Amino acid sequence: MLQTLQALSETRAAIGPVVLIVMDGYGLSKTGAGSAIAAANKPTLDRLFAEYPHVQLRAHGRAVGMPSDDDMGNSEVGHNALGAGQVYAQGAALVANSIASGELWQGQAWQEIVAFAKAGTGRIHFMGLLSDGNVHSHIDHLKAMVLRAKQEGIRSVRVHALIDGRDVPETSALDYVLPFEALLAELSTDGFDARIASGGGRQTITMDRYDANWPMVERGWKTHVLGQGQQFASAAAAIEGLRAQHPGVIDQDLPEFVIAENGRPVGTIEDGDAVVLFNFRGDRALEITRAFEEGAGFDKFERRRCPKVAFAGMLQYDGDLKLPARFLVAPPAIKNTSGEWFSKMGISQFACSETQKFGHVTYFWNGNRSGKFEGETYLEVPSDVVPFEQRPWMKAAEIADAMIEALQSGRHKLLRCNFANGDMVGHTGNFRAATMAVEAVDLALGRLLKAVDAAGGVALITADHGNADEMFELDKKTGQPALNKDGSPKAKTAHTLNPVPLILYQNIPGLKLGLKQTPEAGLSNVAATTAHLLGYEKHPDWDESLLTLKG
Ligand SMILES: O=C(O)[C@@H](CO)OP(=O)(O)O
Ligand SMILES: [Mn+2]
Ligand SMILES: [Mn+2]
Repeated sequence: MLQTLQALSETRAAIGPVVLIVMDGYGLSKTGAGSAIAAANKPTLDRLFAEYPHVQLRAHGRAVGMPSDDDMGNSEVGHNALGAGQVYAQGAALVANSIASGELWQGQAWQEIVAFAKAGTGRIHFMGLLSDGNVHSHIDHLKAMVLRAKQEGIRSVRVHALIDGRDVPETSALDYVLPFEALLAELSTDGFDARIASGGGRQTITMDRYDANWPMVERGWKTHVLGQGQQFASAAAAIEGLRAQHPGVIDQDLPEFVIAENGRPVGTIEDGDAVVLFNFRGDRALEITRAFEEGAGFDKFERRRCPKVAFAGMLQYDGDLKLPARFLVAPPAIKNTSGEWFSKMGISQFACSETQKFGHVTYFWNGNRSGKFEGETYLEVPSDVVPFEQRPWMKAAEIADAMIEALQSGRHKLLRCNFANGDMVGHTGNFRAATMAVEAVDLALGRLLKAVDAAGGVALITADHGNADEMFELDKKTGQPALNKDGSPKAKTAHTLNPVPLILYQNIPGLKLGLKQTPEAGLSNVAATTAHLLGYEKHPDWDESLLTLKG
C-alpha cells in the first residue's frame, strides 16, 4: 500500500492524468444467466478482465447506505459513494427512521402542511412513485402519511400515483394499486375521504430529470394539477383500460390518466390545498418541484393555473438551490466529497456524461449539490429523447470524443465520465438492445483507453450498480430465467444486487500497480484509490484505498 508521503510524491511524478470511468448498470453476474453483458461482443472489456488488475466492489444494500442488503443499488447512492468516498445513511433509510421514531410528525414541515390544509380546503395531495422499489420512494412512507393525516383531522387526501415497473417487475402496477385503493376506501370513514386522483407511467409524465424532457413534466402538471386527461373511475380501472388500449406497453411507459366522477376530476390541485411530493430522491423530483415553487419567472412550460398551495418535498433535493424550501426529512449531510478535496489540492477536474446521467457525475458526485468546486469543468452531451431500445448506442461515442479531447488538452489531472448505456437500455427490458448497449460502451472504452496511454495516464473502470447483467427475472431455485406463460423469458427492467468491477488500467513503463480485494470493498473505496493514484493522501473521512504497489 502507498503509505508514505514519499511514495505518494513519487506516484505523483510518475502518473499522468487519472481517468475514472463509470459504466452505469454494469454488474458482475455469477452465472451469466440472462446477462446481456455475457452475451455481448466486448473485446476491450474481455482484455481488461484478462490482463489488468481488477476486484469486485459492493454496490447495493448497506454498502451504499440503503436500509438493508435486500435493497438494490441505484445511481444516486452509487455516485454519492463514489464521489464522497464515504457511506451515508441515504434517503430511504432516513425517511423510514424518521417515520418509525415519529420525528417526521413533530417536524415543522409536516406541521405546516397539516396546518395549511386545515386552514384552507382540508385537503392534502400526495404525489410520487407508487411502489416499494426504495430507489425514489417507498409505498410504506405514503401509507404512514395518509394514516397520520386522518389522525390529524385532515378531511381529504388525494394521491397522484406515478406507476413504476422500473424498480419493480415491469407489469406489477396492480400489485400496488389494488391493495392501495382498497386501503384508501377502508380509511374513508368518519368524514375522511381518500382516493387516487391521477397518475401515469413514470417515464411518460412528471419524473423527467436533468432538463432532458420538460414536456413530460408539463404532461404531469396537466394531469395532476389541472385534471386534464383520459378519465377512469379508479386507478385500477385506468391501468386495465390503458393496457387494453396499448397492448405490450410496460408500466413505466403507460399514458397518463385522471380519475373522475360524472365527468369531473376528483382531485385537481386548488388554492388552499397542501401538496407533498413523497419521492425522496432528487434527480427526478426537481423539475416538478420547480413547477410548484417558482414564481412568474418560470419559463419551462405554460402552467395555465398556479394554485396557491403549501408544498413540501420528502427531502430537500438540491442543497445548493435549496429546492424545495420546505421538506419533511433532512437529507444526508454529505461532506468532504472528493470533488471538494481534490479542488482544495488544486487539481483540475473534468466531468462528462450525456444528459440522462450528467447530474450523476456532477450533482450526485458532489453530494447532491448543483454548484461546482473551483477547478471543475463540466461537459454535457445532449441525450436523444427517444426510447433507448431504439438507440442503444446512445451518446457513448460522443462522450468518448469529449473525454479524448479533454485528455489531449492536457488541462486536467482528473477526469470522470459515465456511460449510460448498460443502465438506460437495461431498463427497457430489451435483451438484444442491451447487448448492443454494452458493445457501444466497449467500443468507446477501447478508443478512450488509447488516449489514456498516449497521455501516460491511468484509468479506473467501474460501475454504480448492476442492470444489463440480468435482463430476465431469475428463478430463485434454479437461477435460470423465469418464464412467461407463453414460454418466453420474463423481462427484468430493474437494477440488480450484483457487485460491480473495479479495473485498474495503465501501461506506464516500469510502473507496477495492483488492487487488493477486501471482503468489504465497495464503491466508497474508489475515492481514496483515486487520491493515491494522483499521489495525494485521502481525506481522513474516506474509506480506504485499494491500491497496492507491486515490487
Ligand atoms: O432511472 C432511474 O431513475 C433509476 C431507476 O429508478 O435508475 P438510476 O438509479 O440508474 O438513475
Ligand atoms: Mn445508475
Ligand atoms: Mn438505472
